[in-house]
Amino acid sequence: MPQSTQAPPPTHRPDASQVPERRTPHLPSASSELASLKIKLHQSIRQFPDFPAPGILFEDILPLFSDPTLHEAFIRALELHIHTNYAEGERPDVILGLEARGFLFGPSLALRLAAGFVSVRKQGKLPGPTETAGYQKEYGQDFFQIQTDAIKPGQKVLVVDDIIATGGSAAAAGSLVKKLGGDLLGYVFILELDFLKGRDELDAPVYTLLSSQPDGLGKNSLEKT
Ligand SMILES: O=P(O)(O)OC[C@H]1O[C@H](OP(=O)(O)OP(=O)(O)O)[C@H](O)[C@@H]1O
Ligand SMILES: Nc1ncnc2[nH]cnc12
Repeated sequence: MPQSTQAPPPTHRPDASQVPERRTPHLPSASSELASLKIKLHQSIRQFPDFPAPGILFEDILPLFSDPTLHEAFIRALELHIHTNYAEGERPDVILGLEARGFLFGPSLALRLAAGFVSVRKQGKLPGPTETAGYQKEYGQDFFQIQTDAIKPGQKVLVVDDIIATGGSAAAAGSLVKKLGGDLLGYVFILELDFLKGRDELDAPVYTLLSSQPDGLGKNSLEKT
């Protein structure tokens, strides 16, 4: 191939005084990212007055899972929370999800953390030997069960659920972890109904992404038809 005989283009050497200052692109910090995620999460949660019983303002977290971008950001926020708050070697071996809404994100979080996922179910759903704990929740009472071999003594366990209201459900799950000899690391919730002071019922650290809707019966509130 003949070599090009064309002269190379002149090197452009601009006058240094005229070069605009090069700026580092603005990268949002993890905390500002989390703050904007929290706003979006709040906006996605809907409220239904008088469901499932008169006087209960039901917080519907399901729409957050129908938007894949929000869903991904939510799981990422929980993963970041674990990585920044628990040193390596102190992280959960087991994510314990509470039926039913703890099942929506427990398994995804467990995979991200290379942890196992274990289910706590309502009474009568699990085969084989089980442990049982009864509890009172915001709108009724129930029983939780866990399979006796689901947690090995000494395993570090993080309990996850969508909402903490009175704390009854979470406290019952924590008691099951202890019955099986697990090391209860703490609790993670999407939303806390803080006026019910449910966290006072729990004897391990509690992390919630969001607290009660700031606007009460606000724009996300759907009137009963
Ligand atoms: O703090 P508490 O007063 O105990 O209330 C919180 C619990 O109530 C809801 O579950 P629910 O039993 O209604 O069942 P579901 O997830 O199966 O719909 C919620 O998902 C929590 O598990
Ligand atoms: N107000 C509420 N909304 C949704 N889930 C709940 N679980 C307990 N109280 C609740």
